[in-house]
Parts: sequence; C-alpha cells; structure tokens
Amino acid sequence: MASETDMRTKAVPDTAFATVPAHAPADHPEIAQGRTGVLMIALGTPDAPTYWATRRYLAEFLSDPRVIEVPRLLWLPILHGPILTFRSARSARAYASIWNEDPYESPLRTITRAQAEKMQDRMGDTVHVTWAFRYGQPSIETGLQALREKGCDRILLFALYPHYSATTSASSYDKAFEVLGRMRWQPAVRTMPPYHDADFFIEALASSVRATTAGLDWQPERIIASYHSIPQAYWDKGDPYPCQCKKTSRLLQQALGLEDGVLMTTYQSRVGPTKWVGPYTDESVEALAADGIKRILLLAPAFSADCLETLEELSIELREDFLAAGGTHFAYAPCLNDTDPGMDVLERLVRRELSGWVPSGS
Ligand SMILES: C=CC1=C(C)c2cc3[nH]c(cc4nc(cc5[nH]c(cc1n2)c(C)c5CCC(=O)O)C(CCC(=O)O)=C4C)c(C)c3C=C
Ligand SMILES: [Fe+2]
Ligand SMILES: [Fe+2]
Repeated sequence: MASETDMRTKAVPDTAFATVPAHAPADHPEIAQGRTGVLMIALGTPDAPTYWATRRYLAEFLSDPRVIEVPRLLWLPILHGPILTFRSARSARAYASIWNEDPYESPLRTITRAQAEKMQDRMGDTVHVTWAFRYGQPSIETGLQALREKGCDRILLFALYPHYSATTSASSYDKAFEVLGRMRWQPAVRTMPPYHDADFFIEALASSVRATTAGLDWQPERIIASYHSIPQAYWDKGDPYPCQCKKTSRLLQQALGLEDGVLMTTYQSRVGPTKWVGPYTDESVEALAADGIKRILLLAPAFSADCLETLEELSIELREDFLAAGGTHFAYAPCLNDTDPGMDVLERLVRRELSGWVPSGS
C-alpha cells in the first residue's frame, strides 16, 4: 500500500502549503494532491426556457425536502400532478422573457460562470475555482469531482447567498456532503458562513444604490430592499433568514444615512397558498402607490446574481404594477453580480475563509 510520502504528484505550485512528496517509486501511479479548491454554488436554472426543461429543473428543485417540508408520500403525487404541469408552463414563459441570446442561456448561468472565472483570475494558481448549481447542470457532484481530479484535497464550498437559510445554503451544503459521503478519499472541507452583515458587503450594496441613484434625473422617495421570502413556518421553526435580512437592511440604512421609513424591507417570490414571511413586495409597492408615493428604487440584497426573480419579477412585473397603480418613476439597482465591487466582496470572503490553507497575500 502506498504511504503518504511515496505518492508522486502532478505539477503542484511550490507554496508552503503544497505537499510535494519525494522518493516515489517509478511504477507508482501519479496522484494529484496538495491543491486547494473553491466550489462556488448557485441555486440553478433550467437548461432552456421550455416547458420540459423547466419541468425537469422544477422537479429536482421542488423535490428537495429542505425546500418543501411536506411528507414525501403526500407531496410527490401533488408535485408530479398539477404543480409541475401548471408551474412549468408559467415559469418557462417567464424564463423566455429574460433568456440571454448569446450564449443562449439563463442570466444566472452567465453571471455565475463569470463570477467563477473572475475568481480564478483573482486567486491565480494558488487555488482551483469552479462552479456548480444546486439544481440542474453543472451539478455539485461534477464540480467536486473536477476539483478532486485537479488534486484539491482542501475544498471551500461557497454557496452564493449572503443570508443563511436552510432552503438555500444548508441545502447546497447537504448536497455536497451527500456527494462526499460516496467518496472513498474525501477532501478536507470548509463552508462559507453567512455574510449579510459584513461591512464590505454592506458598503458594496450602499455604493450600488448610490451609483444607481446618481444615474437618475429624479430622487427616489422610498428605497425598497426586496428579499426572496421563505414560508412563515420555516422562520417559526428557527430559520434565521428573515432576521439576517432585517439586519442587512438596518446596516444599509445606516450606511446610506437614511432617515427611518425611507428604506423598507419587503419579501418577494412566494409560492403556493401558505403564509410566507412578509410584508410582500408586490402588496407593499401597490400600497405605496395608493399612498401617493411616485418614485421608488428597488434592490435585491439576497441575490448574488440577477436571475428570474429580479429581472422578471422585479424589473419587469413589479415595475409594470407600480406604474399601473399610479407610480411615475421606478428604478432597479442590479445585483452585485460579477462587477468589480461585487467580485471584491466575493474575493474577500474567499481569502478570509481560505486562511491557513493558502498563504495570505497570494
Ligand atoms: C417553493 C419554495 C421555495 C423556497 C423556500 C425558495 C427559497 C429561496 N429561493 C432563493 C433564490 C432563488 N429562487 C429562484 C427561483 C425559484 N424559487 C422557487 C421556490 C422557492 N424558493 C421556485 C419555484 C423558483 C423557480 C422559478 C419559479 O418557478 O418561480 C431563483 C432564480 C433561479 C433562476 O434560474 O433565475 C433564485 C436565485 C432564495 C434566496 C431563497 C430563500 C432564502
Ligand atoms: Fe426561490
Ligand atoms: Fe418568482
């Protein structure tokens, strides 16, 4: 049996942290090792804006017990009956309205890939960076295998959500650990903690609001921080997500120096008939218009990348609803995406969490 010191490695940078065993016997197979990897994980998206592609994606998404907590025996027949039939048709139409032409893919795919490529450029040869989707392709399994094949025996899992929720971050890490559970030779693994209150994240959000406002020839009367909602019952059972959203809003209000009442926290994207955490973004915006508020600016701090929920639900649907209800001016501050300030946030997080695994300053 091979011992640790007689394994030969593929080219590994000669950093203080890389393992470069010596004296390997000539007939010993090459084993890539000693590298550090980062797997950036986003939610996922259909492969095409069609009924069947969306149905496949939603079937995987809505079968996740972290997302839908109804007992499987009860839920799966309902899911595979009316829910997938109706939701897939509706969602496919919505995806078609925001789909990128070149390359022909969803905005979430374009942006997540760009974030990973830019992260690789920023981190240099010291680490391997790749990306995956929790639902759809490329899968977390593919991403982890790619990193292992490159010799990564230390891996940082980075679910791209500033706020922790069992439905998003935990689900991504669960999936990664499920894959790791089938590996004979596991890497050492770290997970990204939530960063909803990191000063550099708040400052990047504040700068994006300032930049969007500077580009307008009008001043918003209200700034609305709209977060993806979760079912109320999940919060009641201890999911801290809404508390973390409120903290982001409070810190953002302070960073922007706004008086109380100017920045509002609302929740969007509820699904189904149960109670979700509110106040709901659509109802709040219509109420503002009814109260005579004419000019609003929206941002979506829970999303690291623009996606269906921001580009269609906020920037198209909500804009139309606000203007129809009597509003006159509507602006949307894009997510941090792969912009330089957005990448600065992601890079700081990665470097902080790789501490002790890669030399600082590399
Ligand atoms: C039904 C339960 C859902 C929960 C709980 C949920 C939580 C949640 N989701 C995000 C981020 C995103 N969600 C996106 C799309 C999306 N979300 C749900 C359902 C739940 N989300 C559905 C059914 C869909 C698909 C689209 C639709 O049919 O409406 C996306 C966009 C993906 C894209 O391809 O662009 C993101 C991102 C968070 C942050 C969150 C809880 C904290
Ligand atoms: Fe969602
Ligand atoms: Fe939505």
